[in-house]
Amino acid sequence: MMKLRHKNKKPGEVSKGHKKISWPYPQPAKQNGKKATSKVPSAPHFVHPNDHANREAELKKKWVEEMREKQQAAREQERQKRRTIESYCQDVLRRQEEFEHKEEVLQELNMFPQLDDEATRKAYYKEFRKVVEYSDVILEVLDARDPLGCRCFQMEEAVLRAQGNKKLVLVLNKIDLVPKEVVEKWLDYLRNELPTVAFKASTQHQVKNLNRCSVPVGQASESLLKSKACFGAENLMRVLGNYCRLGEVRTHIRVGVVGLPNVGKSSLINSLKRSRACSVGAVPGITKFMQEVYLDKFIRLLDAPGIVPGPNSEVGTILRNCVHVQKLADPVTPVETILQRCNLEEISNYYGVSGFQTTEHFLTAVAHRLGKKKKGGLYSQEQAAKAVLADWVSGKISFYIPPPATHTLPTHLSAEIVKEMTEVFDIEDTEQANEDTMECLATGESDELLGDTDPLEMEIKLLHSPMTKIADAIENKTTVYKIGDLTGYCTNPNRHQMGWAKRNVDHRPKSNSMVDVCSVDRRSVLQRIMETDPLQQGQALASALKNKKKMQKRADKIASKLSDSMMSALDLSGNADDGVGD
Ligand SMILES: Nc1nc2c(ncn2[C@@H]2O[C@H](COP(=O)(O)OP(=O)(O)OP(=O)(O)O)[C@@H](O)[C@H]2O)c(=O)[nH]1
Repeated sequence: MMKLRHKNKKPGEVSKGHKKISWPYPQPAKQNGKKATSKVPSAPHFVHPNDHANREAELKKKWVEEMREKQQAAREQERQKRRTIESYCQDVLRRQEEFEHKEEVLQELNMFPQLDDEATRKAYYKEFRKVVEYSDVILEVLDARDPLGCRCFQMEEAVLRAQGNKKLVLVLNKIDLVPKEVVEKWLDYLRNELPTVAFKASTQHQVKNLNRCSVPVGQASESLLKSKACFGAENLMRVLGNYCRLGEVRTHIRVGVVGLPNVGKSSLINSLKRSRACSVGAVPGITKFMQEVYLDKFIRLLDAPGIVPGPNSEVGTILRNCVHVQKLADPVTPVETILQRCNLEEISNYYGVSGFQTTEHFLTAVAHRLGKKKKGGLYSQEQAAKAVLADWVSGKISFYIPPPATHTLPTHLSAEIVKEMTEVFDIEDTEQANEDTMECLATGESDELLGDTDPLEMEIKLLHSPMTKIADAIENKTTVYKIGDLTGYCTNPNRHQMGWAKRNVDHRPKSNSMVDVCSVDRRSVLQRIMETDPLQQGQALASALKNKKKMQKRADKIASKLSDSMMSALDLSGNADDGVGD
């Protein structure tokens, strides 16, 4: 029944007991209780349903805004009622304090005009301050290609002035991009001021098991030097370990890693941690916030965003990769400086262009080579300049600055400070360690590598391994080989059966030769582990064991293949027995 009654209701009728809901916005006016009707009823007026909905939505929005304003006014009125003189004074004082603090920060920021974006500058500087505040030791990372250019004296001053007697250590990173003699000269120069450690961060892209080479740096072959493994980590750990052991009881320390953008701060942390704990990239400003990384029980590392001591537009700042290359308004001027500073022949060879007279000619030729065109098909000098700058900052164009002939102590460092830092970090120990690092880079003794190795290093390792010698012996038909007491020769070698990849380097014996095969000597690795910082021994041991297992697995695989080959070669199979029987 109800349904029926409802159905019969005319549109617009309101049932009893129900109030008609009306919008606060104006309804069509009624005339004498009747709805106003159009004066020309005969003319049909079609209103599109969308127009009606839009108008309703507009009116609704207006009403909501009005209501909000009314509410705000009411709240403000209420607040004014409650406000006393006392609270008013407190509010004024608080605001004044806030203002003074902001002024202070801005004044300090002017010392570090880092990025054009004021907010970013402020945020990065705040993070740097935090790192200095929380750290006991600060590692200032310098690019070995231009260490003085990367040094930030204001930053060092800020560290030395900070409360808590903070210690400073310089880390000469990217030593692989500079000749060994230049690195040595820089080490001598910088050691007159602060303890300095030579370093080459791992440039591997993997997440875990970053390679670390414990071989000294100075004797590394060209290929090993260009490998992606890290060098100098043990020296650095030793320096930090010395500081931990200063008192009777070993202390926990926080180590802040600071420096200009892109000098390799995050790469250094990752290399010490041996995993990708921090983001790394060839563009500046990858690190934006302070990040804490637990190295071991005693040492925590703090990664800081890079800060720049100079205006962004300066060519020097641009060439130090402190500014994002792609965002540069004028990339041509820095390229002009590059051409003045670098070996033109080398650059010409690298880009395959020659005979250029001006920077513009050079850039047009490079744009032509790289196919960098702008709208209209013209070659773009800007794009070519950005490509050259990108190569420059990533170290593809070789460049370095030798140290000044004479040394003068910077004003913020005194003889007492130098003496104190030297004693605290046991500088003699550090110097010895640096020499080791230099030797390690030069020797090419990659069998000293601990942990997982990359293909290049594995290649070098395999070249010297006894198993390789056997494989080579088998390949040479007349080679006599000896495994323990067993002596034999191979007449039917099948290298491909054994699954050995062909190597470029030919070091196979050309004549009959005897290859002595003894078990791989692991003594030196253990000895080395014993010599490392006790803090690192656990990690080094675990890494060595893992490596040993891997090598063992590989050796087993090779041995089983080898024994198969030998069985057939020496004819010790069933056929041979038959022969003997006959
Ligand atoms: N050849 C070489 N390249 C390195 C070395 N250390 C770092 N790099 C490279 O330098 C670039 C910058 O490294 P990052 O570790 O991101 O530098 P960062 O100082 O943390 O940079 P920001 O986060 O911008 O402050 C990366 O492309 C690294 O691969 C090194 O020892 N040798």
